[in-house]
Amino acid sequence: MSAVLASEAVVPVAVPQVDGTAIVLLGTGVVGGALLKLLNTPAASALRLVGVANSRRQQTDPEHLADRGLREKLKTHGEPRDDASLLDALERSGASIKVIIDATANNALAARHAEWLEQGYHVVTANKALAGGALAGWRALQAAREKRTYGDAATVGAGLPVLSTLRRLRQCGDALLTLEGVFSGSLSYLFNQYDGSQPFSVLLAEARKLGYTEPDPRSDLSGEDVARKLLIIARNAGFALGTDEVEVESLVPEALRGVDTETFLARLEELDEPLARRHAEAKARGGVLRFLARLNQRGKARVGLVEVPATHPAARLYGTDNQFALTTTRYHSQPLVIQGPGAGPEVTAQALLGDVLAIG
Ligand SMILES: NC(=O)C1=CN([C@@H]2O[C@H](COP(=O)(O)OP(=O)(O)OC[C@H]3O[C@@H](n4cnc5c(N)ncnc54)[C@H](O)[C@@H]3O)[C@@H](O)[C@H]2O)C=CC1
Ligand SMILES: N[C@@H](CC=O)C(=O)O
Repeated sequence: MSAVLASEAVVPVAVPQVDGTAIVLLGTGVVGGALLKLLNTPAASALRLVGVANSRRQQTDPEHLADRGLREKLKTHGEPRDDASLLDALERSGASIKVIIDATANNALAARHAEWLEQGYHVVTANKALAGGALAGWRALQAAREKRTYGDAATVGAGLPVLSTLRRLRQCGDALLTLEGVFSGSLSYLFNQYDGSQPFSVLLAEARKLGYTEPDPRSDLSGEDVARKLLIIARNAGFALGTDEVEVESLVPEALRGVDTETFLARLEELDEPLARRHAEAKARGGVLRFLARLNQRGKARVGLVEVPATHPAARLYGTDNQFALTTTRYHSQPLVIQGPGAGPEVTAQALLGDVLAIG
């Protein structure tokens, strides 16, 4: 069973309140590890890290965990994962601003975001499972975020200014009409490079090593991660879409859908033949393959692999570039386009740090 924060176990303690920000970090993987590095830079000098956890261990210190080797140390040392003591460390810090940072892909933790906001904690997240999950969870989140800040920049475009732009447009009375683009950094990296000269599975292993994919790359290849981002954007734009309202094309062969992650990673070559065939067919017609997300004016949403001409804007992306083309009532004849790297440890960690620093 995965460890989660059990709020009911927190005993209020009388601690003198001090101005400042205390944080706990959940997840010390690709993104959490990069954030730990950023926390040791001058930009984060005002923040006090009072708790850090991976799925199995944690360390707490209500004063400040200043150790630089925390990520490595947690692999072998630390208290067993005890939910209550992380929140307790935040309470005992006495800080006026208390922030929980979720750098995991854990569904049970995401399910707690609304509850933490209700309890007075700010939440900053790279984890998309709540905002991009079931509509009921999204609605609970909207009610709770009136109480405290929900920093979600990292959930879309790895921190590209998509959600902030959308909110600003809405504040001005503008409305999203349609949305189109490439919302996955890993799939962008894969299809920008894939020319049939080396197997798709080799590129996928590379993307995973570089920290672009989800912990289980099937979350990317299945379209699930892209669908979540589409839902997050659409919902933030006022389209109350349910998960079942997005048509999703999966690139994961049927035989690899039910196996465990380790088995999937050992059988990556099974992806190669179907994608080589689709690539060759597209090439013969002068097109290229891109994994696109689309939302039309009637609220119809689809994510999947599309053959586009070489002149299409999505055909001219590089590296992990994401591209978000927003057509709104005021950006009507030409869409507002936001483009840039959409995955990777440093940019994502920076998005988390930026959201924390913006609180207050
Ligand atoms: N890698 C990227 O470029 C981006 C990732 N994200 C999101 O960031 C999140 C993390 O991704 P990665 O760092 O790549 O994954 P990862 O697999 O490298 O790290 C996940 C971490 O979460 C920890 N964890 C799992 N369950 C936990 C629990 N119950 N309590 C505490 N820790 C727990 C794991 O031990 C691990 O340290 C995901 O939600 C992903 O969608 C968002 C934008 C970009
Ligand atoms: N795996 C994701 C990482 C960012 O959310 C992607 O490839 O875009």
